[in-house]
Amino acid sequence: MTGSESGFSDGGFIELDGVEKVFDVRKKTGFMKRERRQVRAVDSISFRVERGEMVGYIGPNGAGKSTTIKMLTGILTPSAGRLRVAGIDPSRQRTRLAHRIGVVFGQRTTLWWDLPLLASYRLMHRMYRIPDARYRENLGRLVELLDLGDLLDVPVRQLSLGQRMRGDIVAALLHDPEVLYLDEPTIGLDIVSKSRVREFLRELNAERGTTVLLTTHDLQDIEQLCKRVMVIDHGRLLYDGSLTGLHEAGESERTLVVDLERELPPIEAPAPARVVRVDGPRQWLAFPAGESAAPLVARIAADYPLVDLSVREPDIEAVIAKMYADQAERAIS
Ligand SMILES: Nc1ncnc2c1ncn2[C@@H]1O[C@H](COP(=O)(O)OP(=O)(O)OP(=O)(O)O)[C@@H](O)[C@H]1O
Repeated sequence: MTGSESGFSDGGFIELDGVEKVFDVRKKTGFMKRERRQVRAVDSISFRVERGEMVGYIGPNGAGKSTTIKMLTGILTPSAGRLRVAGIDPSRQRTRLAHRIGVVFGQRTTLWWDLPLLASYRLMHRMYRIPDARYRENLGRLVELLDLGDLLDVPVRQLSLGQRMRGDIVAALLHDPEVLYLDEPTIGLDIVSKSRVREFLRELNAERGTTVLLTTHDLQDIEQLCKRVMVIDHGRLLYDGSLTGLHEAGESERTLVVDLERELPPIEAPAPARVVRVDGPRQWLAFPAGESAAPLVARIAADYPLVDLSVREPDIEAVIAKMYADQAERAIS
């Protein structure tokens, strides 16, 4: 094994240099008439992810996230640029890479729909040629951690979305991959299932040092799991840094929803926090997303008759739209 194949190469565990993916799309525009068009799904992207990092990869619909992940797994070949995972060129050595990566697509299952969970895992055992002892050990540990013990004999189609997602995560990790790609792992899950999946991913990363690349529309996934976030839009990398930095760049705001005992005039909050809406005893206060809600909550609790409160996260689309608006403004001025 060479230095670069071990994944400890100088450039990082996952490396992309000027990677592009252009799709040729043919559209029928009339009788015997077809129009050819090119879609630049990924446009000259470069980044590095070190071994053991947990990185969020976010962006609006159609931004190019899935296309990037498909290139990282070797399903798609880049149109240009250089791409390596653990020193391996994914599209040239897809089978070899498959033993070192795990993939979970939130919207699709890799399990066999009509088979009980355990039968799917047995098939994976054979497909990946996992040594028997390692398979048994991993299966036992993962099933316990993800609390799937009572569901192993249930056909996949009878599982709830949250159960199926946990089942898919086990399947992706049976062969001890060093890197895990997760495409929307918490989509459609209830709060309990979401926190269970997040807790598991944190433990996996801390205990096994598994490198994780996560795409999501849920900023709380990023907040709770990733120190680093990359934003992609129209195939280009728009931002690479901390979540706090992203909130600052997008000047995004969170909303504190406050239920008071009775209808009162707008709360006098310390700037820059301010009331943006009042409806009976309920008031909405916007405050910078990069800041903690704790001082604001403490102040309100001390001065007002508080019944309940909750915090709403900004959505990714709004943060990115603001970044674009700022860039456009800078370009004009
Ligand atoms: N096989 C394909 N052929 C043609 N165009 C494609 C193909 N796959 C993706 N695209 C286009 O490439 C662009 C990026 O798509 P991609 O699926 O990577 O986005 P995404 O960020 O994953 O979006 P979403 O969050 O909706 O899954 C889109 O314009 C999409 O229509």
